[in-house]
Amino acid sequence: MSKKGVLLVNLGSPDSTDPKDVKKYLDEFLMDPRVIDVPRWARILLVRGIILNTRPKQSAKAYAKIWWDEGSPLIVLSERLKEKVQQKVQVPVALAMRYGSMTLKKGLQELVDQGVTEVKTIPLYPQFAMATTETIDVKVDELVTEFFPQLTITRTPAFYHKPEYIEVLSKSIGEKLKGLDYEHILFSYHGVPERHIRKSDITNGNCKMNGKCCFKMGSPQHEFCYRHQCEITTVNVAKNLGLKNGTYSTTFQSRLGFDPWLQPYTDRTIERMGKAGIKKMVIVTPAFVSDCLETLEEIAMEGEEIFHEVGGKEFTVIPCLNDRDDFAKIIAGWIDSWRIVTTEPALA
Ligand SMILES: C=CC1=C(C)c2cc3[nH]c(cc4nc(cc5[nH]c(cc1n2)c(C)c5CCC(=O)O)C(CCC(=O)O)=C4C)c(C)c3C=C
Ligand SMILES: [Fe+2]
Ligand SMILES: [Fe+2]
Repeated sequence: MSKKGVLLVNLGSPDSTDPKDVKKYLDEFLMDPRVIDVPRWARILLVRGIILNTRPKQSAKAYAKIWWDEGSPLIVLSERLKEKVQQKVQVPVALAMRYGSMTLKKGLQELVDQGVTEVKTIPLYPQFAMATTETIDVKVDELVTEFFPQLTITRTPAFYHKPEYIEVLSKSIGEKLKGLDYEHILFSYHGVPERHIRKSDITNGNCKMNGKCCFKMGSPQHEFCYRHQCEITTVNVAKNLGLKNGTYSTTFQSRLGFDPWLQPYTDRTIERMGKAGIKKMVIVTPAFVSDCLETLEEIAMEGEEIFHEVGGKEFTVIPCLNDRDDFAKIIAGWIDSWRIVTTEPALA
């Protein structure tokens, strides 16, 4: 008899804000060839020879500013979401992180210990990226081959275009906008190097990153184009909320290193808009399902500081979907559809 279970997966955080823990976490994260996608010898040189000499101390300070009594916001919020989803479905749900102590192996083992033989993995990323969805899928495959050959895995693709997701995201933004006087809404997504977009391009090199390809609507070639999926998330939410052209835009944050990353950059856009006279800005971060270092520190603290330095007055940050009931409900809906479609015998 087969038994189904679900593994929710998020990025992960260090065990604590101690620079030693941050270093260990960053080492695993940045040594992933789908995150820093250069030959292994170059990655070792770059990550262990350069980045890890200074970054852990800086990042530890940043983590200390946002850390909660219960631990990392990203982990705590993912756990709360998991609990809510579990309450709504009849199959076991486990939570794992791609990096850090809450490993994918432990998550799969937790399900196996409950007799599960068929696992649906749900990466908690609305948009596909090599550094997020793909690295989870690949790691799960490796673990199944090595440790869990009895398991059948069903992957969940990025859900940026699903109407129910757009509805919930729009609602979460709309609630904050109600009665708020603002001039511009920035949709800020985690950036990736442009090279990642070219590598995931399945159009035989058609994507020239020249602005023409990734913005086209409705083409299956964009199944793996992070840039397209971010732009379309913004367009769909703007449509849903009836935002007027010119009152919103898409930007990319958190760049690391010297290669060109997706543009426009969030920090420079905040600065430019503040200098151009925008006084009231709203910012939303739809690449993140859970609030984390990148939203609570980089946007809510650093972003606000940049805005105020150039004359901006009101900087409103919209929380991620986190453990909202309506978000847990749509995840539960995806789980139910999978459970029913693949369990119920077909009608004769
Ligand atoms: C080359 C480096 C990186 C790529 C590519 C990248 C892609 C990427 N990351 C997220 C989501 C998150 N990233 C977070 C932190 C973080 N990201 C990088 C680097 C890359 N990310 C670093 C070095 C860090 C650690 C913090 C720091 O030193 O700046 C987080 C927050 C984790 C937390 O504990 O709160 C998230 C979430 C996405 C969605 C993405 C590609 C689309
Ligand atoms: Fe990141
Ligand atoms: Fe493209």
